[in-house]
Amino acid sequence: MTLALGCIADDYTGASDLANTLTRAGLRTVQTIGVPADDLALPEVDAVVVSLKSRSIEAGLAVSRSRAAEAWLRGRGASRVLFKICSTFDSTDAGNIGPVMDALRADSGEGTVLVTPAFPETGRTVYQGNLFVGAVPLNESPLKDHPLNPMHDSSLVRVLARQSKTQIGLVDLATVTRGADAVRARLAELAGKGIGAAIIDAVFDRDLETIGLVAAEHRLSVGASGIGLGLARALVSTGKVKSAAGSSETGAAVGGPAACLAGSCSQATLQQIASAEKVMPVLHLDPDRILTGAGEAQRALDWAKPRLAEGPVLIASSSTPDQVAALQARHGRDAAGHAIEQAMADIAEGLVKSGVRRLVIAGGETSGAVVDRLRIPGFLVGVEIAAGVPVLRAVGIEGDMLLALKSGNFGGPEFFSDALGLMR
Ligand SMILES: Nc1ncnc2c1ncn2[C@@H]1O[C@H](COP(=O)(O)OP(=O)(O)O)[C@@H](O)[C@H]1O
Ligand SMILES: O=C(O)[C@@H](O)C(=O)COP(=O)(O)O
Repeated sequence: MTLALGCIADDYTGASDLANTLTRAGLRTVQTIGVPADDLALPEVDAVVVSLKSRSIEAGLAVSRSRAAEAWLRGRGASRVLFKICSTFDSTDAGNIGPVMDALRADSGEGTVLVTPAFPETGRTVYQGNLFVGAVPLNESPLKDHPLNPMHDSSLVRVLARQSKTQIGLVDLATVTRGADAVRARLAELAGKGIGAAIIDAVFDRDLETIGLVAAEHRLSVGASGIGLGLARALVSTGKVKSAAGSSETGAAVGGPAACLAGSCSQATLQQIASAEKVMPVLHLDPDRILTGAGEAQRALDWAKPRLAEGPVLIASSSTPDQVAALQARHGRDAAGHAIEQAMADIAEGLVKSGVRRLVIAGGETSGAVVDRLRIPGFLVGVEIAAGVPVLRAVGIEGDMLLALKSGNFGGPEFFSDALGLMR
């Protein structure tokens, strides 16, 4: 297998978002959980997305795990590697985007790395280096209240400069609009000044197509699904990959009980939970009981099991920003996040033991904890439920299982029933 594109994603929902984008753009794509074991049978593909849970861990660890993934991908012939980050640039001043980018840049000998989280389909655009989420700058968006990495600065040039050892430049929209040669010339200018990375503006998919043509000539790029779209379209339009559009996975129905778990506290997920209350039983976990070890996961399983035969259920830890802040003040941010993720993993494990084979999970870190606990080594990409969220079919486990890993911010108000409707 010679990969046309190797991808390293810093969380599992982000990886499925990217795998979805690449698949829809015509690349045969598989998502793996971590660096695949030698005995994992992978289909013949154009792209592999290695999913890491490295967004919120200590920077040194994120670097070493990303480098291991890069080495595996390069070993499978990937001359181009995309480091997939969140379209809302989720990170802290300590990392992990900058440190990982710096390390991969050193490994790949890249001059100036192209960086853009733009993903216009989901309302993420970048102008003059500032990230907009819908109509508002990042720092005014709901991301200002993220439980793990609240975002308070919309200038990505500044944000990345605080994380990286290299200087950060800008390729502005006017340059992108002039076409690929203008971008190449600007990058050469920045490289001449020793600037190691540049935020690139993009507002429309056509901007990402221009960026993709240039990125396809580079060994390393950093960004969200939008740059993945640009890269995939460039690989197809330049004949480096023969388009396999429309060939996403369409396996047999799985059936049986279905369940949803929500650990995201995003506004979108809170709204989706409220909508789900109208169509399925919903259990709101008590986060304090999780933190004090009061058997909350077992209580949730006792609640869910007798209901599964009747139809899907939803179990949520999600709270409003005020409640999240209060819980974190009592227990600490990382301790709260970790304990709730592990409780979600306990619940998922119990549900699967009770026969659940269709599982919808809201939240990136939450999905990471659950998928790790279920020991799923990889996924094939199925139909799209909402922008950035496909149905996934697990590979490398006994029996069939369908999952949807939803980024907290993605999906419409009826996401949970939309997903279950497509996960037969
Ligand atoms: N009620 C709560 N209070 C505090 N933190 C919570 C609560 N519920 C979930 N969390 C934590 O918030 C984080 C949400 O992150 P994540 O699952 O990645 O969602 P998103 O996709 O919205 O970023 C996780 O660490 C989760 O355990
Ligand atoms: O790029 C994106 O926005 C998503 O693919 C993503 O990374 C999601 O992260 P979470 O919101 O933490 O699930």
